[in-house]
Amino acid sequence: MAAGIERIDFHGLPALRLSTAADASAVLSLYGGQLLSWVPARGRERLYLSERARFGNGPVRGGVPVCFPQFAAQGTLPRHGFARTSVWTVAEQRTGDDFALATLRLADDPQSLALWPHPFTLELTVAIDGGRLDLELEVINSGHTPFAFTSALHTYLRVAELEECRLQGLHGFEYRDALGAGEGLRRDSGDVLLFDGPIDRHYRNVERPLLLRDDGGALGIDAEGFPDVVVWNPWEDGNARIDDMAPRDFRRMLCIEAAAIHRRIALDPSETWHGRQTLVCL
Ligand SMILES: O=P(O)(O)OC[C@H]1O[C@@H](O)[C@H](O)[C@@H](O)[C@@H]1O
Repeated sequence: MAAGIERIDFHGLPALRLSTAADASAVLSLYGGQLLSWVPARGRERLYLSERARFGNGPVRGGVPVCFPQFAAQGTLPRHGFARTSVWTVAEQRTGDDFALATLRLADDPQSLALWPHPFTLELTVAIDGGRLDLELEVINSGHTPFAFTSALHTYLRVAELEECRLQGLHGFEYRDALGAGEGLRRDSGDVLLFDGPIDRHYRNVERPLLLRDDGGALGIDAEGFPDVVVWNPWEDGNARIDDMAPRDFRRMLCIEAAAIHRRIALDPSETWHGRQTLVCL
């Protein structure tokens, strides 16, 4: 099969389907600039997408939402910012013998300026290549005054069974427990992170890569530019409060997010920032 990129309709959303000669594929929605599916060559679906997701009516539950210019409720903007509910445009698409790549773009408009008074350009580049996925976010300050932002690639990984998952690589790093009371920092002391209850940890200054093992094999998770890692799973009670997730779906998903949140990124006029997350099937 030849590599290709085609425009498709995905649950009513305009999207690009990327495919490579080796049969890796991905679906990238223009709504939210959100990757909604990634199937590596000879592999299975690696991203969780809720069967109860709402498409085009608020945030889409699953895939890789882009959080910008605000992470979660760390400010006065809508939760996780407005990029995940904005319509992006296609800036570039390219294929080669063994890869497919697409770049989506989002720029300020009257609605964004009403919420956040800063001209900006965002570019999200998604590239697939055999067993590898690269996501790169570029932020450009296209205005005349400085601005600062927080951001994350809020990656929802699909896992076979959450309690079989083992996450390595966070040992010794400090984190804020977003479920705990108070603002104190804790330090991860386990060799591996296991999942047997709700978790919402914001790790700081993590040197990667991380390694996630579950029944279905191992996934290497690397990043550049994003200093932080968010690990989130709502567990049973949290899941029950999320109306766009089926009741036991918390067992099928784990968010491991490349993030820049513990300190805001400041950009002067014309300055550019890049952050990248790479997933590799091992
Ligand atoms: O439901 P939302 O707005 O998509 O957020 C999902 C989760 O996103 C995570 O990044 C946060 O750490 C969690 O606290 C939050 O619940």
